[in-house]
Amino acid sequence: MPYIVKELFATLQGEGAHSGRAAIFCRFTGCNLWSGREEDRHKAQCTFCDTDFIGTDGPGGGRFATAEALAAALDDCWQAHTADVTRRYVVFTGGEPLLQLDAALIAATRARGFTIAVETNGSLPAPEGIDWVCVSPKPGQPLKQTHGHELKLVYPQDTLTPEQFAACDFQHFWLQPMDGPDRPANTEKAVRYCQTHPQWRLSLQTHKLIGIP
Ligand SMILES: C[S@@+](CC[C@H](N)C(=O)[O-])C[C@H]1O[C@@H](n2cnc3c(N)ncnc32)[C@H](O)[C@@H]1O
Ligand SMILES: Nc1nc2[nH]cc(C(=O)O)c2c(=O)[nH]1
Ligand code: SF4
Ligand SMILES: [Mg+2]
Repeated sequence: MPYIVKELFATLQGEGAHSGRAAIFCRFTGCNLWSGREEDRHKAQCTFCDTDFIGTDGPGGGRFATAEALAAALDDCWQAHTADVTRRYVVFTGGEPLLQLDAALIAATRARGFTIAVETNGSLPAPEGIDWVCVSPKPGQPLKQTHGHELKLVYPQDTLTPEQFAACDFQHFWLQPMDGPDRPANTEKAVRYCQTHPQWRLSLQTHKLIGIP
């Protein structure tokens, strides 16, 4: 099965505990909670997505026939940006990366020296061998991945509250203000919640604030 990738690019991780860290982002095509088409958004399980994950037309995107071919592309992208090959870091995202990320790709990426992170909606169990698991729960699906390194809840949501996840097994608990027309008000609400519930910290999408991908 080929890996289908929307885009593959170098940037800084903009969110969560590794915010500011140099990373290659590998954005897989497709999601199990939305088709990605605007005309379907109102009937999707996840309705607030900020991302275009349709097709393979982004920078570095394409169909990769093997895990080794995709790992090589990640490595080339890393080495095009830095001579420091000791800190290779890849973030698999999407779309929903756990629809495609498998043992073969984890092994091929690790063989090239990458530390491996994933951004997932948590509706599918993560395979073994991922170094950093960020779960961002979405409505309409039971959470299958109830442990990991960080839980990042987009806030506020009608049906999901921080209280529902506060006892899950994560090292970090983040509220990330929902981007969209209400972002300023959502940010104020998130600030207020974090001030009154110090288990939770504020995650800003810093890449958007400074205009990098
Ligand atoms: C586009 S998703 C892809 C990964 C995976 N499907 C997921 O939902 O976690 C990447 C991150 O962006 C967050 N996100 C998506 N739409 C957002 C929005 N409108 N405002 C803030 N964060 C958002 C997600 O919750 C997730 O943490
Ligand atoms: N810079 C940057 N950081 C990110 N962290 C999570 C992202 C995502 O879309 O998964 C993302 C993204 O799209 N860009
Ligand atoms: S689950 Fe993630 S990729 Fe899928 S629609 Fe929601 S935010 Fe977007
Ligand atoms: Mg993003």
